[in-house]
Amino acid sequence: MTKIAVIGAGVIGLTCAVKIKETYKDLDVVLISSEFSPNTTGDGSGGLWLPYLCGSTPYNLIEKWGAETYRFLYEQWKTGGYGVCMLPLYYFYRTKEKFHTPEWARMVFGYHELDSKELEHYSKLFSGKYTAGQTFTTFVCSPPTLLTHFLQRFEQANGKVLQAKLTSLQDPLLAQYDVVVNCSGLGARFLVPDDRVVPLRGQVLRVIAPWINQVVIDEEGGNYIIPNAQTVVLGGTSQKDFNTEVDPKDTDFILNGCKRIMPGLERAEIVKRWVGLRPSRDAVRLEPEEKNGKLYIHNYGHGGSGFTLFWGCGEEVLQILQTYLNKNHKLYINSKL
Ligand SMILES: Cc1cc2nc3c(=O)[nH]c(=O)nc-3n(C[C@H](O)[C@H](O)[C@H](O)COP(=O)(O)OP(=O)(O)OC[C@H]3O[C@@H](n4cnc5c(N)ncnc54)[C@H](O)[C@@H]3O)c2cc1C
Ligand SMILES: O=C([O-])C1=[NH+]CCC1
Repeated sequence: MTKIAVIGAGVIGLTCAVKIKETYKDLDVVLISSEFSPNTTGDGSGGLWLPYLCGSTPYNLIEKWGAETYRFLYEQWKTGGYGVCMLPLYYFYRTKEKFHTPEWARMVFGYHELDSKELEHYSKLFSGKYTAGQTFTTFVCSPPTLLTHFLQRFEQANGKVLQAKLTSLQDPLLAQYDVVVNCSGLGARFLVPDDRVVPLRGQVLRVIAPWINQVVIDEEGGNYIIPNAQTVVLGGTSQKDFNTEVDPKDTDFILNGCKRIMPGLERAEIVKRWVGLRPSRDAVRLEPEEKNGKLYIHNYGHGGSGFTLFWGCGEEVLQILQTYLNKNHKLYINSKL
């Protein structure tokens, strides 16, 4: 009987666990993680579909994984699932040279590059000096809602859960598994180990501002405003740092920058200050590795784009597993008997 372990209960690992267990109902699948929602990186994130801080991950992969995730979010939006909202996004640049049309522009709804008249209008409206910009329709989910639902879906499919901190990929706890899906995020730095995984520290505030119904990103200013279902996420920072303490200087930077864009935020009540460490890598690592008679499927290093790539990456992990099981037919057939 093929036995599968998925490491990591963040959005990346939960997606793989759900997809594998729902596809291979008769296989033993266990989700092993040191932390679960609400204590994963995703829980405090903005939950926005936007490729962001994903290093030099090949554009064709961002487009492939991003498109599948965008379609998944669109389907959830149509059925009201996971608190997914559809909303316009405005992305502004102060330096024209820094702007380029992203490869994924052709797969999102309503992509449009702002002309000089529009830029003049929005520069006045958001008190910026924008020389380039783009707008398109995107999705935002409520991360804790999605993470909770995925865990429920996994357990309803008879997936098993184990809270434990693994010391390495050779940890005795993994000895009994034929396949190990490594979705350990920043933990991969120590688990694999892979020193190409580094923390990109992000601080955000959550405020009550129900009148805001569009995403605004000032690329070079470093500030962004991301409405979620109940609160609005104000950001943001990105420092190579393991420090997860809220820094008052960053709070001031975030507040002053976002109030410049939307002065109405002056009166918004701050309900949460949060710091998370993006699992950043020069490129997302999603690949198989056969070693010591096991199949490892590595799926980590999604930087600022875990909620933009998760469903597409999970699909690719499933395809790698399907190829392996077909190749090792007897291994899978036995599990069918
Ligand atoms: C401020 C901020 C805002 C963000 N906003 C967005 C956004 O709007 N859109 C977007 O797409 N992305 C956003 N991101 C990025 C997104 O949050 C991450 O890309 C995503 O959460 C990574 O998911 P993950 O499952 O790989 O990692 P994690 O959520 O960190 O999960 C890793 C899991 O592995 C487990 N683990 C690690 N090591 C071990 C071990 N040794 N043994 C057992 N378990 C282990 C951990 O307990 C954890 O459960 C944001 C990030 C930050 C910090
Ligand atoms: O990582 C992050 O801060 C973000 N990712 C997408 C929008 C903001």
